[in-house]
Amino acid sequence: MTNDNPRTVIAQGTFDLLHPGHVHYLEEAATMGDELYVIVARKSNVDHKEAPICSASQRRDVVDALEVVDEAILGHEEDIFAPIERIDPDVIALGHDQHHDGGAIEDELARRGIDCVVERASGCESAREDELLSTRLIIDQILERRGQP
Ligand SMILES: Cc1cc2nc3c(=O)[nH]c(=O)nc-3n(C[C@H](O)[C@H](O)[C@H](O)COP(=O)(O)O)c2cc1C
Ligand SMILES: Nc1ncnc2c1ncn2[C@@H]1O[C@H](COP(=O)(O)OP(=O)(O)OP(=O)(O)O)[C@@H](O)[C@H]1O
Repeated sequence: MTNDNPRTVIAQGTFDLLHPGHVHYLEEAATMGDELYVIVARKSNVDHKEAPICSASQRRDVVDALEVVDEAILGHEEDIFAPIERIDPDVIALGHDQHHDGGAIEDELARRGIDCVVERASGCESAREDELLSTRLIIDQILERRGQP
C-alpha cells in the first residue's frame, strides 16, 4: 500500500569519509518519518572544524548510495534554509553533537512559515574494540600511523 502523505525527515552534515557513526545517525533519522532526505554541507559552510577532504558532490554521492537514504542533496552555499523551504519536511533530525541550536532553528522555521519539528538524535554507543566513530579521529589516526617519518 502506498503512503499518500509520507512524513519527511531531513538530516544534515559534512559526511566526509563515511563511518558507522554516520550510519547510526541516518538510520535513527529514518525512523523519525517515512522518507529521509540528507543535506550535505558545502565546504564553505564547514567553518567550525577542518575543511572536508572529499568534494561536496563525492560526499553527496556516497550518502545517496546508502539504502536508508531516499535522497542526498548538496546544501545551499549561502542560505541553509533554502533546501528546507523546498523540501518542506515534517522533522529535522539534528545529530547528537551538531553545534546548531534547535530553538534558533525552530524560530527561523516559524518565521519562514515552515511547520516542522526539530529532534535531536542519539550518539552511537559502541563498545567495540578500535572504536573511532568520528572523521576527525580517523584522520588523526591516519596521520599518526602513516605520517611522514
Ligand atoms: C537544518 C540545517 C540545514 C542545513 N542546510 C545546509 C545547507 O543548505 N548547506 C550547507 O552547506 N550546510 C547546511 N547545513 C549545515 C551543515 O549541514 C552542518 O551542520 C555543518 O556545517 C557541518 O558540520 P557537521 O557535519 O559537524 O554538522 C545545515 C544545517 C542544519 C542544522
Ligand atoms: N559517532 C556518532 N554517533 C552518532 N552520530 C554521529 C556520530 N558521528 C557523526 N554523527 C552524526 O553524523 C552527522 C554528520 O557528522 P559529521 O560529518 O560532522 O561527522 P563527524 O565524524 O562527527 O566529523 P568530525 O569528527 O570531523 O567532527 C552529524 O549529525 C553527527 O552528529
